[in-house]
Amino acid sequence: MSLREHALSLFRSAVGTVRPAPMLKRAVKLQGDACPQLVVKGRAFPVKRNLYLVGFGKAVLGMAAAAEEILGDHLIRGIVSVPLGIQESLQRAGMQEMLLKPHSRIQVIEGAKNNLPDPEALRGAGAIQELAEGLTADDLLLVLISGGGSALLPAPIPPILLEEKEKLTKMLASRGAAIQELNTVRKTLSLLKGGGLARLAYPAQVVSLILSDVIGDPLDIIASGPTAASSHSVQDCLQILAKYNLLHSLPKSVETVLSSSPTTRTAPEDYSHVCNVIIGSNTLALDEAKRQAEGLGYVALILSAAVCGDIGHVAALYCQLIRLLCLGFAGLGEGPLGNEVRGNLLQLAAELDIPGLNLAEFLQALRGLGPEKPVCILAGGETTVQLQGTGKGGRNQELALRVGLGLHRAQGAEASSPLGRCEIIFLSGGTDGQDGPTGAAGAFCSPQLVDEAFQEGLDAEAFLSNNDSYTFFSHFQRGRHLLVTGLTGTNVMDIQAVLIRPTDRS
Ligand SMILES: Nc1ncnc2c1ncn2[C@@H]1O[C@H](COP(=O)(O)OP(=O)(O)OP(=O)(O)O)[C@@H](O)[C@H]1O
Ligand SMILES: O=C(O)[C@H](O)CO
Repeated sequence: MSLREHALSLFRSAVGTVRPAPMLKRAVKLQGDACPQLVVKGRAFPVKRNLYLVGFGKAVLGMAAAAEEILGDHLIRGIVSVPLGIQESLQRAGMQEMLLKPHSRIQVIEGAKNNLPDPEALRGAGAIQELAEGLTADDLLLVLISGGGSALLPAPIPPILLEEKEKLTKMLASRGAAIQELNTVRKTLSLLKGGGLARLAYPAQVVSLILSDVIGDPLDIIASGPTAASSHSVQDCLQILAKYNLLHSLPKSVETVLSSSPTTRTAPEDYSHVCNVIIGSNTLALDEAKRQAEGLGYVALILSAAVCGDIGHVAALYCQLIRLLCLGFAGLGEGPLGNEVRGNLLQLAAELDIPGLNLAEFLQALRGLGPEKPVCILAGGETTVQLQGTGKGGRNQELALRVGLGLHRAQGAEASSPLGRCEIIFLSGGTDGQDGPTGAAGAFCSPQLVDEAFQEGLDAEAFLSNNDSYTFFSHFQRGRHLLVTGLTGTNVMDIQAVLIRPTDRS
């Protein structure tokens, strides 16, 4: 198999492990005939036809279908709020297993067109609220949560209107607010976010199964944490609004809600009736890819599941890492060039400030690698693109193009570059199967990409400066380097894989 085929198979296995059905089956089991129990990650909850289900998020339909299969007759009723058109798209993609069966007990409400809250999503949130409020201490509420849940569960605190909240969220997003900031504001202005849903469901037992699309898997930020105690206060919200210069242009209704909320955090609320479990994450996907890579004969290492920051810096980090690995294969890793590259890497990592990444330790682990085996470096997260051009692309395709360009330049700058003595593949892909507004999930690149494209009359640098990575990869070798998976029905951010082996072994 070629490195490309290996990279593709690693990506597929990473995504496969966080697809709704396998994920639910790993996390939830119904056990015992006489006294049935729902066992979730080692905790057992007695069930006797007392189960209710709600869900909201882009991957929730498939999660609900898998959950209903597991719960059987114990499920009384459910409501899920999912993206507009998702049932039709899944049907068209032939993904029947992600659709509910004809006589399902779960009601589906589609809304939040373009990931923005709308009256349909509001209706979904209202129905979910009503269901939660009607539960008793004998009931168990299973909550399915995935990315996109914030827009699919809008319940602004009166007198705030949906349009007012939407406008504020849009303004924050367009001014560059991070998801942590955005959702801190959303929680303060919402009835169901920031633990609100769990509070309303009390005294029922609440079990939340969460597919994380946020770096670090913070329970109170993913989908704005409807079943998690919030670690933020109104003061935090005010600070964010001030940071983005919005404090003095707030609608009256928002001012009213903010001024009537306690400014400091009150005594911690009791969430002992809630069990929040992350059942899918970028880390889980990377762990699976690592296992597969080892099975394919690679020495596999995970760099981080939290790679974030400016895409240009992230691309530079990958290029330097690839250079270092090639130097290692050439036996030059400990020479002056190796030290220079390590220095560059440490500086880039310091600038990017990737949460939890100890690059010095990672570089130490690389030092221990022998030249015998091919190497696979895996990573995940979500980069940031500052759009300057008018082209078509996505984070992953742009990252692959940038890495391709960076490797080309590094090769050109060094006489007898060690890059030339290795076979190298870099892959970046969105686990949801859609990278930006394009039909691809991501792309592959190698150090030869720029030259080969040039021979076809394609100037990689020009495409890049217009953020036109999709057009580039669609034309280049007729799209051979595009990663096309179709919608996967899951989302744990993006995944990158670097595969390297010395040329003489290929
Ligand atoms: N022409 C482009 N080139 C590069 N990146 C782009 C381009 N157009 C959009 N993007 C990026 O694509 C992302 C938006 O696409 P998408 O809807 O897939 O986002 P997402 O964060 O993956 O959504 P989700 O919440 O489903 O994960 C943004 O990060 C945006 O900067
Ligand atoms: O829904 C949301 O808030 C985002 O997808 C983060 O989880």
